[in-house]
Formats: sequence, structure tokens, C-alpha cells
Amino acid sequence: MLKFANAKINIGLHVTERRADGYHNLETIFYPVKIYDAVEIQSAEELGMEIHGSELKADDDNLCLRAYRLLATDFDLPPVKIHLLKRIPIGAGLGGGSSDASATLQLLNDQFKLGLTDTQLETYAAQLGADCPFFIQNKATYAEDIGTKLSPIDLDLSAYYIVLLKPDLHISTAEAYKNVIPLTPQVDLRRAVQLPIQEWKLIIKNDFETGLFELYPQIAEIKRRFYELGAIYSSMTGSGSAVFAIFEQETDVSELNALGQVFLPMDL
Ligand SMILES: C[C@](O)(CO)[C@H](O)COP(=O)(O)OP(=O)(O)OC[C@H]1O[C@@H](n2ccc(N)nc2=O)[C@H](O)[C@@H]1O
Ligand SMILES: Nc1ncnc2c1ncn2[C@@H]1O[C@H](COP(=O)(O)OP(=O)(O)OP(=O)(O)O)[C@@H](O)[C@H]1O
Repeated sequence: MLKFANAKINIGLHVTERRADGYHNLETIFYPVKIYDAVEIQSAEELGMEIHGSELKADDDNLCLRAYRLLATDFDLPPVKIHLLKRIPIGAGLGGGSSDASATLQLLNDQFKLGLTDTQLETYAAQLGADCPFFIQNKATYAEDIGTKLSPIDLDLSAYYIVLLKPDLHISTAEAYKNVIPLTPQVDLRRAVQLPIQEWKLIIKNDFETGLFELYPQIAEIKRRFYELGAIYSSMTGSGSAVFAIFEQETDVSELNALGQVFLPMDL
């Protein structure tokens, strides 16, 4: 069984509070984007994993294997071989690992007819990472707490052209959180995304940008260049380093190739 695991972007991200458990409370809008990894599970003699298209190691930290082991604590799962094809860049704020983890939970649920509901899958997903539960329903969502309290919202960007650029920079999520200063939000993101997208630029921000733009001016430069090319909204996603841009129509961004790897939306 095979599943394409897509990436996400964060449209606005407020880090509101540092918690006693080391995590941070936040408010964000998750939105799925059409950049994909592929996860396949096959019956096998023993548990194993192969990764294609990435230096990432198939060790115990891999989120696909962690997803298998998590379900195996509650269900009598037969061994499987997991094949992972990586296309979503790592350390980009695109949630690739989280998406792979949730895809693995869904594949195991389907293949072995475990009968888990989306709500139950989200509870398992939350044990694997704060970004993971979103990928179970994979729809435009307002997220609170550490990113795991989800409320679907009405937001459809399918009429727009979304482009991503990932500079040659790997940002660790934990490091990014260590350097962010929690703030009380001045804007209600759920309301802000209902405004015309042309107004988002003035209102919607990602709190990680302040510190990371200072540390890595090349990320700020990407955002500036997207606006020069006519983007109606552009932002770093999650804790970086990728930047996305929303255009009203298909736009040639090839002049930005020197700044990093460009990802164009695709249909499967
Ligand atoms: C930046 C975002 O991508 C925004 O969507 C997420 O908040 C990151 O979520 P994630 O990568 O799934 O994060 P996890 O794998 O759960 O945690 C990695 C590390 O990030 C920090 N972390 C993560 C989420 C959160 N709300 N507060 C945190 O402080 C913690 O130090 C944690 O040890
Ligand atoms: N299947 C996987 N794909 C990618 N990374 C994985 C995977 N399994 C474990 N990891 C580990 O998780 C870390 C974060 O991966 P991921 O791609 O989700 O982060 P990210 O791009 O910063 O996204 P975000 O911060 O939005 O979750 C990597 O450093 C990697 O070592």
C-alpha cells in the first residue's frame, strides 16, 4: 500500500507562551501544499525500512518506524518493510517528517484494518510530534496549544499559485524555539485569513521571522525577492528555512534559483 505524504505551510504563526514542559503554546493556520514524499508499506519477514532520495538514516529515530512501534504497542502488527521516498526538504518548516509519520499511521490502519477513527489517529500522531495530527485530516486548520488542538477553517487557496524556496540552510525546530520571544498576539488569525489576501501582508506574521531573519539575512532576501516578483503574500513557513509565496497567477520565478531550491506546486 502506498500513500503520498504532502507538506504544509504555516500562514501566520504566533508563539504565545513558553511552557513548563519545554514546549511552546502557539497559534497558527496550517495549510496543505502539493509537495510530496511517498510512503509504502509491504509485508515482510521482519521490520525494516529503506529510504530513497535522501541522506536521512533509517534508524530508530525515523518517524515512520516510530509510528509503527507506537501502534505495535497497542495492536498485534505483523512485520513490514517501509519504503520512503523523500522529496520534501528536511529542516525547512514544511513538516515532511511529521507528514510521513501520519501517513504511516494511516497506512497501517488501512492495511491491517485496525478500525481507528481520525480522532484516534490524531491522538497517536500527537505522541510522535506537534505537527503530526494536522496531517490526518490534512485540511486548512487553525491550531492552538502546542499545535495539536485543531479547528478546521474555511480557506481555499486553490485558485492561487503557491511557490516555495528552500535556501541551503537546515534550521533545527528546537533551536528556533529556544531563540523566539513569546508574545501576546495582537491579531486573531482566524479572522485575518478571511480578509482579502492582498491585506495579509500588513497583518499576518510568523514570529520566528524576527530572530531568524537577523541570523540568516538570506531568508529575508528570498521574501523580498518574492514580493518584487509580484507575490501577494510571502512568509517563512514554520521555524524555517523555506519561504512560500502566493501569486495571483502562474509566475516565472526561475531568477530565484540561485537563492536555493525552488518547489513548484504539482498535481499527482
Ligand atoms: C514550527 C512548527 O512546524 C509549526 O507548525 C511546529 O511547531 C514544529 O512541530 P514539530 O516539528 O512537530 O515539533 P516536535 O517534533 O513535536 O518538537 C521538536 C522540538 O520543538 C520544540 N517545540 C515544538 C513544538 C512546540 N509547540 N513548541 C516547542 O517548543 C521543542 O523543543 C521540541 O523538542
Ligand atoms: N521520515 C522523516 N523525514 C524527515 N525527517 C525525519 C524523518 N524521521 C525523522 N526525522 C527527523 O526529524 C527532523 C525534522 O524533520 P522535518 O522535515 O519534519 O522538519 P522540518 O522541515 O523542520 O519541519 P517542521 O519543523 O515544520 O516539523 C529531521 O532533523 C530528521 O532527523
